[in-house]
Amino acid sequence: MKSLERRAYFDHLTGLANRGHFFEQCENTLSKARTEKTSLAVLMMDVDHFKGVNDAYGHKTGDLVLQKLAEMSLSTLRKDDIIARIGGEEFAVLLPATDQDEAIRVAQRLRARIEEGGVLSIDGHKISFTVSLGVSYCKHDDCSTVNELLNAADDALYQAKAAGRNCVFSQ
Ligand SMILES: Nc1nc2c(ncn2[C@@H]2O[C@H](COP(=O)(O)OP(=O)(O)OP(=O)(O)O)[C@@H](O)[C@H]2O)c(=O)[nH]1
Repeated sequence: MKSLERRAYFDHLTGLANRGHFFEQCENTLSKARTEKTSLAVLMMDVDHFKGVNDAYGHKTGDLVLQKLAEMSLSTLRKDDIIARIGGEEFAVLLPATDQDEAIRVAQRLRARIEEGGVLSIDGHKISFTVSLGVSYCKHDDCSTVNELLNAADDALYQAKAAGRNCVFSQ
C-alpha cells in the first residue's frame, strides 16, 4: 500500500485504523449482520485521566502511552475484531458476530490486561495507565444505524467514567 493510501485509512501514531476507515468497516459489518442474521458489538475505550499524563510528563510521553495501549489492545483482541483510534485518546473496537455477553467479556479482558500491563518506565518514572470502556450491541433485526450503535457505546463509556473509571459499562 502506498503511503498516501495508508494515511487515508490508518492513524499515523498507532498504525491502527482511523476514524473514517472504522466507520466504513462498521457499515460493511452491519450490512453483513443483516444478511447473515448475526449480531455485532462495539466497544468505546478511553484512557483515564490522560490529560494528567500529558501535564505531568509531556505530550511525547502521552503519545508513547497511546502507542503502548494500541499494541496491547491488538495483542489482546481476536483476529476478526477491528480496533481504531477514532479521536485523541479514544479508541473503538468493532466485534463482528458477537453477542452482548461475549462483548462484555472482551471488554473486561482488555480492561484487565491494560490495568496489569499498562506501565511505561521513562526517565526513572513509572507511568501507569488504565482505561474505561463502554459496550453496545445489536442483533441483525434491531440495529438501526452505525451512529446509533456508536452513540450507545459512548453513553456506556460516559457511565463508566462517572462510576470511577477503570471499569466496563454496557448499554
Ligand atoms: N499526547 C497526546 N495527547 C493527546 C492527543 N490527542 C489528545 N490528547 C490529549 O488528551 C487529553 C484528553 O483529556 P480529557 O478529555 O480532559 O480527558 P482525561 O484527562 O483523559 O479524563 P477522563 O477521560 O475524564 O478520564 C487532553 O489533554 C488532550 O490534549 C495525542 O495525540 N497525543
